[in-house]
Amino acid sequence: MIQIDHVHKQYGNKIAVNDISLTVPSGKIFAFLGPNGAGKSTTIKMVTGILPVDTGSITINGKDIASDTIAAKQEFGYVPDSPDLFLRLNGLDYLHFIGDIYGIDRDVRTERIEQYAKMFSIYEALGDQIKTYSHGMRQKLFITGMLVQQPSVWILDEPMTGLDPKSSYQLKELMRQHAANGNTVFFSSHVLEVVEQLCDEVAIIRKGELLFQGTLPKMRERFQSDESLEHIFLELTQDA
Ligand SMILES: Nc1ncnc2c1ncn2[C@@H]1O[C@H](COP(=O)(O)OP(=O)(O)OP(=O)(O)O)[C@@H](O)[C@H]1O
Repeated sequence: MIQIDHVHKQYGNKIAVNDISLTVPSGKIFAFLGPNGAGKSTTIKMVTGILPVDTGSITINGKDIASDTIAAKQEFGYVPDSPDLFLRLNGLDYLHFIGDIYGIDRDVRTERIEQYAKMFSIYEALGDQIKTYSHGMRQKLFITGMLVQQPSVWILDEPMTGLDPKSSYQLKELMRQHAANGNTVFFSSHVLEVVEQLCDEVAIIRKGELLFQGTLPKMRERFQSDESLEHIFLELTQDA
């Protein structure tokens, strides 16, 4: 479970996230939606401890990301929207690096690397430097890293962007299984069809303000609409 409590963040005078509170429960796939510049990545970066909050607090499975950082970081895996990191490592070294950091037994990790790198069709490329990978391959490598780690909480920033249809399907299946096993899946997306098919709950953010959190049926009830998520989303997020 992720608990975001009255979190506020400014870049200079610009308010990126304005006093938002959000609960991402276990056992659910939870989508974080909003137009460009709404504050999704800033929120995710605060949840993952990359950016400090100005005020408020965030816990992951009860562990505070600011005061109990290492314990909180053990609880989640993160796939960033621009996985342009560790470019000089080759894919295999990166996966072993993840295995080392999270203390994954060597035999277990070798098995997981083989299983998931093959599933995402990057196994043959693991000997190449990450800088030679396409955006989609980098994303698949980071997803594989998360699957080597096998944390209970998954945090994915725009995970479907850049994935081919087969990989996107595989990832969605894994997200479903992970949530069905009682774990937490929190992802941001612009692809509303995916959200509509996949998620149990959504939160919608616009200009740093949280507009809604709840299930899709609850959203339809609240906004008294039988329209698609896309229609409600566009209505909600259009400039006043
Ligand atoms: N490093 C930064 N310095 C100054 N302003 C920033 C910085 N990062 C983000 N912002 C601003 O904060 C606001 C929220 O940005 P953020 O990247 O969190 O939005 P987002 O919802 O993830 O957008 P997108 O869907 O386009 O990725 C935007 O107005 C953005 O211009």
